Amino acid sequence: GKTRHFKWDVEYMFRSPDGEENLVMGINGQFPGPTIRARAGDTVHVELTNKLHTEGVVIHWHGIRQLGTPWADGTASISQCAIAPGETFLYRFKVDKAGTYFYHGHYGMQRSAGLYGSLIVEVEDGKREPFHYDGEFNLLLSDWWHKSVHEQEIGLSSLPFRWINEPETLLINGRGQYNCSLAAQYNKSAALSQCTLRGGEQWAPNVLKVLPNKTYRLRIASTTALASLNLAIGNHKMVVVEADGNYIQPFETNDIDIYSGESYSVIFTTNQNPSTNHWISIGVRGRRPQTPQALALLNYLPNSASKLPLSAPPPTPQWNDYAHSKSFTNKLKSLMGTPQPPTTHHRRIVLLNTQNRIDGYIKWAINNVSLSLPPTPYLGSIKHGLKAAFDQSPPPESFANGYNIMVPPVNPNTTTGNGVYEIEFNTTVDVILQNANALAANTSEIHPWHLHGHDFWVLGYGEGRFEEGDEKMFNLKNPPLRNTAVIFPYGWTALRFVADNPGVWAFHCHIEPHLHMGMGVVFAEGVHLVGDVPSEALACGLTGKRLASTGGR
Ligand SMILES: O=C1O[C@H]([C@@H](O)CO)C(O)=C1O
Repeated sequence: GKTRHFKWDVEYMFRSPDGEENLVMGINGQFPGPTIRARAGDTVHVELTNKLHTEGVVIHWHGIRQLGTPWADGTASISQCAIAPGETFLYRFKVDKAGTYFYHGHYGMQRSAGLYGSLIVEVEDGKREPFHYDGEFNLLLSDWWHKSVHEQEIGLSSLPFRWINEPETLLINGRGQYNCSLAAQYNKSAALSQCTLRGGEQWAPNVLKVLPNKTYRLRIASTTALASLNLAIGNHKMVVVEADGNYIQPFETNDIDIYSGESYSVIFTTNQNPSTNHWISIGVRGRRPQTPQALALLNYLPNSASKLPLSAPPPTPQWNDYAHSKSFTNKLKSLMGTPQPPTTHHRRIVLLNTQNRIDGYIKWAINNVSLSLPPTPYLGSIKHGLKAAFDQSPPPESFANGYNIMVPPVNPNTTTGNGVYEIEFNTTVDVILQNANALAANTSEIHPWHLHGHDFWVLGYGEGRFEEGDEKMFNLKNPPLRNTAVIFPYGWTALRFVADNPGVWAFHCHIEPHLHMGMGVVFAEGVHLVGDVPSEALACGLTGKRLASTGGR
């Protein structure tokens, strides 16, 4: 493979993602950041300079497993020290598997500030995808708040608690429209007025130019801070072919659900009325929406892009129609030829997800521990045996038998912790993610869980509490291989992975404020097998002191 070189400056910029000017975190003057395109087998070199004046920064390459390069995973406190203002860090890693990926900040809530972009890995030269298409488009989805990320962060850790609330705008490739709708005229009772745009604005919609009777691949990834989304193309069906960089047994659908941290490829054919354009719509699911749909235009050439489609944008399914979401999720099966899971596991970790309180502050906790990351990155502290760097008692393997997941926690008080699940190298681990009632009665939320350093097999979903014997429902034949999987309200999700990648890996809810409130755990495997970690990754905390005393070795 080739080596692809990039030199990036991360900085704040003035930008109008939705028509209102705000501070946005961008790269080389771009928002979203530049798209990386590479081929499977290539090595990506990103020389990242932190041009923020007073904040550290890191970038995580979401979905890239970092086989042999755990120090390049871009997770502050886990794989490296945050890059200090003015300093440069070299991310060097191999992209081994074709697919639709993205990258984003992984320090504090910098992803919410706009630090993200696309990473597309094409198949190796001479190889072909298991489906045909004439052209492709890429849509990176996000949500946007007018309140600064600093204010959001402080609100989450204040008394009284200040929730970030629902986003002002949904963005497609960093573009959305606030306070006006591109499609107001279809809905006479609409509260929003028709947008007036000239086309050159930073918030002008995406226009996908297509020819009639062709087949297109649409790559879709969601880096939302909060919103679960649903995407539909007016009058067109889609065939799902890829999820999180793994091929899916193709199936047809009118709309797709996409949770934060997930990516998909769908194929569609431009076989509809060629004398008109069509809408692509994105709307909120899983939380009572207060954010209008985001729209892009499917522009059938030679129609003008200013010609409005004949019909209104496709509606988003009801936010709480979980049957719809589950039906979509259950259709995802791996394409034949995808690696199958081992038939047995060595260890099962059951993770109860609850919303809790610590001294009145609202937190999320996993088996009653709310994650609070240490100042020394685990990769260095574990490799060098620096036991003072984090809690040495292992976090709980499960939760109390008598816990009733259907009601708010009887004793909501929890504690913070930063212990690690130490996993024996090359063993097979099952994780049962167990959802529960949050602090408010009759409330259980969706949480998309993302694993670093691995793909996992999604063995199954179930309602209520996971019981001994439920493993009989596991799909061991063609479970989808993914890096992100959702837990539905009051339900469980079962995952299996092989701990074959030496390193320290975050596993967490991909909702940015939830991770910030403690909703994650840390896995460590085969750290003794990790080779030299670049000293720039460890120049902080106790590993920084160690470097000073060993002369940098
Ligand atoms: O973490 C969250 O906090 C709020 C709410 O539970 C408390 O205001 C909310 O909707 C979340 O997802």
